[in-house]
Amino acid sequence: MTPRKKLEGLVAATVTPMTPDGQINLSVIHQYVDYLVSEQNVKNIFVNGTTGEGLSLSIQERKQLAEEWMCQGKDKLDHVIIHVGALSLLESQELARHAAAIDASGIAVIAPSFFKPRNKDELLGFLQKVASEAPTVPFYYYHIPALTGVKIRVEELLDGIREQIPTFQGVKFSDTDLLDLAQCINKNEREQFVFLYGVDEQLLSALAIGTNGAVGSTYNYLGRKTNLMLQAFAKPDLALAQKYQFLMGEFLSFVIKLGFGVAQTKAVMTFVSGIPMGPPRLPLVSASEEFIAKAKAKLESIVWPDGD
Ligand SMILES: CC(=O)N[C@@H]([C@@H](O)[C@H](O)[C@H](O)CO)[C@@H](O)CC(=O)C(=O)O
Repeated sequence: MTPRKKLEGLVAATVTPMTPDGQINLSVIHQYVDYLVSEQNVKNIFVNGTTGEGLSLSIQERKQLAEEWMCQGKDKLDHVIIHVGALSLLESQELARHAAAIDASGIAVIAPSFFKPRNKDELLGFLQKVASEAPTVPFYYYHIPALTGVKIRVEELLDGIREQIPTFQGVKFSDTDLLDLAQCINKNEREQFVFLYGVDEQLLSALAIGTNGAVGSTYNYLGRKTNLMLQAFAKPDLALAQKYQFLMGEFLSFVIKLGFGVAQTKAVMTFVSGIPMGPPRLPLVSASEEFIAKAKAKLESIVWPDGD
């Protein structure tokens, strides 16, 4: 995947396709890549993260998925970021070495969330031990405090981080604390780091603060629309950008009220793309037929500014 251009724009947090009996389904990844590129205009992916149920997969499955995405994405995708975080440092290191061996364009690590780091130094200690196993691969910290319970501010973490992690490249910032994000971007004067926002329904606010792009689940099926929002923002046509954000928000607030998570994302992606994404893995359970019918009707009822 070399040479590497700077990561910016949209990154789809991929779901992990599964067969009806719950095995990973590598056979549809080829189709999935083509769909993202040609139908959604999205050429960056984030594999084995939250949406990909990374922490519910075995190490072997995570390696197989990473390999398949790399193989099918060759010459089609710009960036394949592999999430290698795990509760066990040794497993995380093993995944980091594997990602390096298959030439992934980046690795990301979530904070361990059973025994949690209590402060910046403990978190950095863990991240450093993983990053150093892949010494030529750009490293991203994956900040998602609502799921990990690790609330160490990113602004604090960034201080001197390159001295400990020379490959540190940026943050996947999946939090609503825009003050923390703003302080990070304000400190990033030389623009050596990238900040990718991860709360899709608030992306426009993060763009105004100066984020470089976004990683999220909705870019699997609303990537084309969100790209139009990014273009409107860059133009600048704020009214048009707001229109896109409001419409995405209308869909998301509707499904969030029904109960929305990874299982529902898999269902939405299945009916929008036509690619069978299969069920989630326990403890997640499949979206109900009622959810699917309502979500589909809602999405179809939205009239987008581009006339779709
Ligand atoms: C908690 C969660 O799943 N957040 C999603 C969002 O894309 C989220 O689905 C979206 O904003 C809708 O709420 C991403 O931040 C997760 C993500 O990028 C990942 O799968 O690693």
